[in-house]
Amino acid sequence: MASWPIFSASGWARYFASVVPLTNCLRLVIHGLSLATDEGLIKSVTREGKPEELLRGPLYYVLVLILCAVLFWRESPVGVISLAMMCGGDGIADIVGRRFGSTKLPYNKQKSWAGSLSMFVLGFLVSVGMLYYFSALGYFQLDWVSTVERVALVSFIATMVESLPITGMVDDNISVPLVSMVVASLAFAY
Ligand SMILES: C/C(=C\COP(=O)(O)O)CCC[C@H](C)CCC[C@H](C)CCCC(C)C
Ligand SMILES: Nc1ccn([C@@H]2O[C@H](COP(=O)(O)OP(=O)(O)O)[C@@H](O)[C@H]2O)c(=O)n1
Repeated sequence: MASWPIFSASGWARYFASVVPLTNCLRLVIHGLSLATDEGLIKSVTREGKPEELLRGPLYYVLVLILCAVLFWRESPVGVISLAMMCGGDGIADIVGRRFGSTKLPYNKQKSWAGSLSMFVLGFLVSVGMLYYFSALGYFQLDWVSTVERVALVSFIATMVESLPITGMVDDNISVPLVSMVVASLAFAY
Protein backbone atom coordinates (compact mmCIF):
# COMPACT_ATOMS: atom_id res chain seq x y z
CA MET A 1 0.00 0.00 0.00
CA ALA A 2 2.83 2.39 0.83
CA SER A 3 4.18 1.79 -2.67
CA TRP A 4 0.94 2.76 -4.40
CA PRO A 5 2.02 6.42 -4.94
CA ILE A 6 5.00 5.35 -7.06
CA PHE A 7 2.69 3.97 -9.73
CA SER A 8 1.64 6.18 -12.61
CA ALA A 9 -1.70 7.92 -13.07
CA SER A 10 -2.66 5.31 -15.67
CA GLY A 11 -5.97 3.51 -15.30
CA TRP A 12 -3.94 0.28 -15.37
CA ALA A 13 -1.72 1.28 -12.44
CA ARG A 14 -3.92 -0.40 -9.83
CA TYR A 15 -3.73 -3.67 -11.75
CA PHE A 16 0.03 -3.41 -12.16
CA ALA A 17 0.30 -2.77 -8.41
CA SER A 18 -1.67 -5.99 -7.87
CA VAL A 19 0.94 -8.12 -9.66
CA VAL A 20 2.97 -8.75 -6.50
CA PRO A 21 0.00 -9.79 -4.33
CA LEU A 22 -1.32 -11.86 -7.26
CA THR A 23 2.03 -13.60 -7.66
CA ASN A 24 2.00 -14.43 -3.96
CA CYS A 25 -1.60 -15.58 -4.28
CA LEU A 26 -0.52 -18.07 -6.93
CA ARG A 27 2.43 -19.16 -4.77
CA LEU A 28 0.11 -19.76 -1.83
CA VAL A 29 -2.35 -21.78 -3.95
CA ILE A 30 0.36 -23.88 -5.62
CA HIS A 31 2.07 -24.70 -2.34
CA GLY A 32 -1.18 -24.90 -0.38
CA LEU A 33 -2.38 -27.60 -2.77
CA SER A 34 1.05 -29.29 -2.49
CA LEU A 35 1.55 -29.00 -6.24
CA ALA A 36 5.06 -27.90 -5.35
CA THR A 37 7.03 -27.73 -2.11
CA ASP A 38 8.58 -24.64 -0.56
CA GLU A 39 9.55 -25.50 3.00
CA GLY A 40 10.70 -21.93 3.63
CA LEU A 41 7.31 -20.49 2.71
CA ILE A 42 5.42 -23.07 4.74
CA LYS A 43 7.69 -22.60 7.75
CA SER A 44 7.50 -18.80 7.61
CA VAL A 45 3.79 -18.43 7.01
CA THR A 46 2.03 -21.34 8.70
CA ARG A 47 1.60 -22.17 12.38
CA GLU A 48 1.54 -25.95 12.26
CA GLY A 49 3.66 -26.46 9.14
CA LYS A 50 0.73 -27.83 7.14
CA PRO A 51 0.65 -26.69 3.49
CA GLU A 52 -3.15 -26.40 3.53
CA GLU A 53 -2.85 -23.59 6.09
CA LEU A 54 -1.58 -21.42 3.22
CA LEU A 55 -5.07 -21.57 1.69
CA ARG A 56 -6.69 -19.83 4.65
CA GLY A 57 -5.39 -16.76 6.50
CA PRO A 58 -2.42 -16.02 4.23
CA LEU A 59 -4.45 -16.48 1.03
CA TYR A 60 -7.30 -14.30 2.33
CA TYR A 61 -4.69 -11.69 3.29
CA VAL A 62 -3.30 -11.33 -0.24
CA LEU A 63 -6.77 -11.53 -1.82
CA VAL A 64 -7.82 -8.56 0.35
CA LEU A 65 -4.68 -6.73 -0.75
CA ILE A 66 -5.68 -7.24 -4.39
CA LEU A 67 -9.33 -6.32 -3.72
CA CYS A 68 -8.42 -3.04 -2.00
CA ALA A 69 -5.92 -2.12 -4.73
CA VAL A 70 -8.40 -2.76 -7.55
CA LEU A 71 -11.60 -1.56 -5.84
CA PHE A 72 -10.41 1.47 -3.87
CA TRP A 73 -6.80 2.23 -4.98
CA ARG A 74 -5.55 5.76 -4.19
CA GLU A 75 -9.00 7.22 -4.79
CA SER A 76 -10.73 6.32 -1.55
CA PRO A 77 -9.66 6.21 2.11
CA VAL A 78 -11.71 3.03 2.51
CA GLY A 79 -9.09 0.70 1.04
CA VAL A 80 -6.27 2.33 2.99
CA ILE A 81 -8.16 2.02 6.28
CA SER A 82 -9.24 -1.58 5.60
CA LEU A 83 -5.67 -2.69 4.90
CA ALA A 84 -4.38 -0.75 7.91
CA MET A 85 -6.87 -2.56 10.14
CA MET A 86 -5.99 -5.98 8.70
CA CYS A 87 -2.23 -5.58 8.44
CA GLY A 88 -1.63 -3.23 11.37
CA GLY A 89 -4.51 -3.81 13.75
CA ASP A 90 -5.15 -7.53 13.40
CA GLY A 91 -1.44 -8.17 13.02
CA ILE A 92 -0.48 -6.52 16.32
CA ALA A 93 -3.42 -8.12 18.15
CA ASP A 94 -1.86 -11.53 17.53
CA ILE A 95 1.61 -10.47 18.66
CA VAL A 96 0.55 -8.50 21.76
CA GLY A 97 -2.26 -10.89 22.63
CA ARG A 98 -0.04 -13.97 22.61
CA ARG A 99 2.59 -12.29 24.75
CA PHE A 100 0.61 -10.10 27.12
CA GLY A 101 -2.92 -11.44 26.81
CA SER A 102 -3.33 -13.13 30.20
CA THR A 103 -6.62 -11.36 30.96
CA LYS A 104 -9.10 -12.86 28.53
CA LEU A 105 -12.27 -11.27 27.21
CA PRO A 106 -15.41 -12.31 29.13
CA TYR A 107 -17.17 -13.44 25.95
CA ASN A 108 -14.18 -15.00 24.20
CA LYS A 109 -11.56 -16.86 26.21
CA GLN A 110 -9.39 -17.16 23.08
CA LYS A 111 -8.92 -13.42 22.86
CA SER A 112 -7.63 -10.89 25.41
CA TRP A 113 -8.03 -7.25 26.43
CA ALA A 114 -4.38 -6.61 25.59
CA GLY A 115 -4.77 -8.01 22.10
CA SER A 116 -7.95 -6.11 21.37
CA LEU A 117 -6.71 -2.84 22.87
CA SER A 118 -3.51 -3.05 20.82
CA MET A 119 -5.57 -3.75 17.70
CA PHE A 120 -7.72 -0.67 18.30
CA VAL A 121 -4.76 1.62 19.00
CA LEU A 122 -2.39 0.46 16.26
CA GLY A 123 -5.17 0.01 13.72
CA PHE A 124 -6.23 3.59 14.41
CA LEU A 125 -2.66 4.96 14.28
CA VAL A 126 -1.69 3.10 11.10
CA SER A 127 -4.94 4.18 9.44
CA VAL A 128 -4.46 7.86 10.33
CA GLY A 129 -0.77 7.65 9.44
CA MET A 130 -1.44 6.16 6.01
CA LEU A 131 -4.26 8.66 5.36
CA TYR A 132 -1.85 11.46 6.23
CA TYR A 133 0.78 9.92 3.90
CA PHE A 134 -1.65 9.79 0.96
CA SER A 135 -3.01 13.25 1.80
CA ALA A 136 0.49 14.74 1.91
CA LEU A 137 1.03 13.35 -1.59
CA GLY A 138 -2.20 14.98 -2.75
CA TYR A 139 -4.45 11.96 -3.12
CA PHE A 140 -6.92 12.87 -0.35
CA GLN A 141 -8.29 16.19 0.92
CA LEU A 142 -9.58 15.36 4.39
CA ASP A 143 -11.05 17.32 7.28
CA TRP A 144 -8.84 15.87 9.99
CA VAL A 145 -11.18 16.38 12.96
CA SER A 146 -13.96 14.35 11.34
CA THR A 147 -11.45 11.93 9.81
CA VAL A 148 -9.99 11.06 13.21
CA GLU A 149 -13.51 10.51 14.57
CA ARG A 150 -14.48 8.30 11.62
CA VAL A 151 -11.28 6.25 11.77
CA ALA A 152 -11.78 5.75 15.50
CA LEU A 153 -15.28 4.42 14.78
CA VAL A 154 -13.98 2.02 12.11
CA SER A 155 -11.18 0.85 14.39
CA PHE A 156 -13.56 0.30 17.31
CA ILE A 157 -16.09 -1.70 15.31
CA ALA A 158 -13.41 -3.75 13.54
CA THR A 159 -11.80 -4.50 16.89
CA MET A 160 -15.14 -5.58 18.37
CA VAL A 161 -15.79 -7.90 15.40
CA GLU A 162 -12.28 -9.37 15.61
CA SER A 163 -12.81 -10.10 19.30
CA LEU A 164 -15.96 -12.17 18.69
CA PRO A 165 -15.71 -15.99 18.98
CA ILE A 166 -16.36 -16.50 15.26
CA THR A 167 -12.90 -17.58 14.13
CA GLY A 168 -14.24 -21.04 13.36
CA MET A 169 -16.88 -19.59 11.03
CA VAL A 170 -15.05 -16.76 9.32
CA ASP A 171 -11.35 -15.95 9.27
CA ASP A 172 -10.54 -12.53 10.68
CA ASN A 173 -8.48 -11.80 7.56
CA ILE A 174 -11.91 -11.64 5.92
CA SER A 175 -14.11 -10.23 8.72
CA VAL A 176 -11.78 -7.41 9.79
CA PRO A 177 -11.20 -5.87 6.34
CA LEU A 178 -14.79 -6.53 5.26
CA VAL A 179 -16.27 -4.79 8.31
CA SER A 180 -13.74 -1.99 7.92
CA MET A 181 -14.77 -1.51 4.27
CA VAL A 182 -18.48 -1.34 5.13
CA VAL A 183 -18.10 0.98 8.13
CA ALA A 184 -15.52 3.22 6.42
CA SER A 185 -17.69 3.42 3.27
CA LEU A 186 -20.64 4.60 5.38
CA ALA A 187 -18.56 6.88 7.60
CA PHE A 188 -16.82 8.61 4.68
CA ALA A 189 -19.93 8.72 2.47
CA TYR A 190 -20.84 12.29 3.43
C1 LIG B 1 1.41 -14.47 7.12
C2 LIG B 1 0.25 -13.80 6.48
C3 LIG B 1 -0.97 -13.87 6.98
C4 LIG B 1 -1.20 -14.57 8.26
O1 LIG B 1 -2.55 -14.86 8.37
P1 LIG B 1 -3.14 -15.09 9.86
O2 LIG B 1 -1.98 -15.29 10.79
O3 LIG B 1 -3.89 -13.85 10.18
O4 LIG B 1 -4.00 -16.30 9.76
C5 LIG B 1 0.48 -13.04 5.22
C6 LIG B 1 1.11 -13.91 4.15
C7 LIG B 1 1.75 -13.01 3.15
C8 LIG B 1 2.12 -13.68 1.85
C9 LIG B 1 2.77 -15.02 2.01
C10 LIG B 1 3.06 -12.77 1.10
C11 LIG B 1 2.33 -11.45 0.83
C12 LIG B 1 3.27 -10.50 0.14
C13 LIG B 1 2.57 -9.22 -0.22
C14 LIG B 1 1.68 -9.43 -1.41
C15 LIG B 1 3.57 -8.13 -0.49
C16 LIG B 1 4.29 -7.82 0.80
C17 LIG B 1 5.43 -6.88 0.57
C18 LIG B 1 6.07 -6.52 1.88
C19 LIG B 1 7.05 -5.39 1.70
C20 LIG B 1 6.71 -7.72 2.53
N1 LIG C 1 -7.89 -9.72 20.16
C1 LIG C 1 -6.94 -10.71 20.24
C2 LIG C 1 -6.45 -11.33 19.08
C3 LIG C 1 -5.49 -12.34 19.20
N2 LIG C 1 -5.03 -12.69 20.43
C4 LIG C 1 -4.02 -13.75 20.59
O1 LIG C 1 -3.43 -14.07 19.34
C5 LIG C 1 -3.71 -15.43 19.00
C6 LIG C 1 -3.99 -15.53 17.51
O2 LIG C 1 -5.11 -14.72 17.23
P1 LIG C 1 -6.01 -15.10 15.98
O3 LIG C 1 -6.57 -16.45 16.19
O4 LIG C 1 -6.98 -13.99 15.76
O5 LIG C 1 -4.93 -15.21 14.81
P2 LIG C 1 -4.72 -14.36 13.52
O6 LIG C 1 -5.23 -15.22 12.42
O7 LIG C 1 -5.52 -13.08 13.66
O8 LIG C 1 -3.26 -14.10 13.46
C7 LIG C 1 -4.92 -15.80 19.85
O9 LIG C 1 -4.98 -17.20 20.05
C8 LIG C 1 -4.63 -15.03 21.13
O10 LIG C 1 -3.66 -15.73 21.90
C9 LIG C 1 -5.52 -12.06 21.59
O11 LIG C 1 -5.10 -12.40 22.69
N3 LIG C 1 -6.47 -11.08 21.47
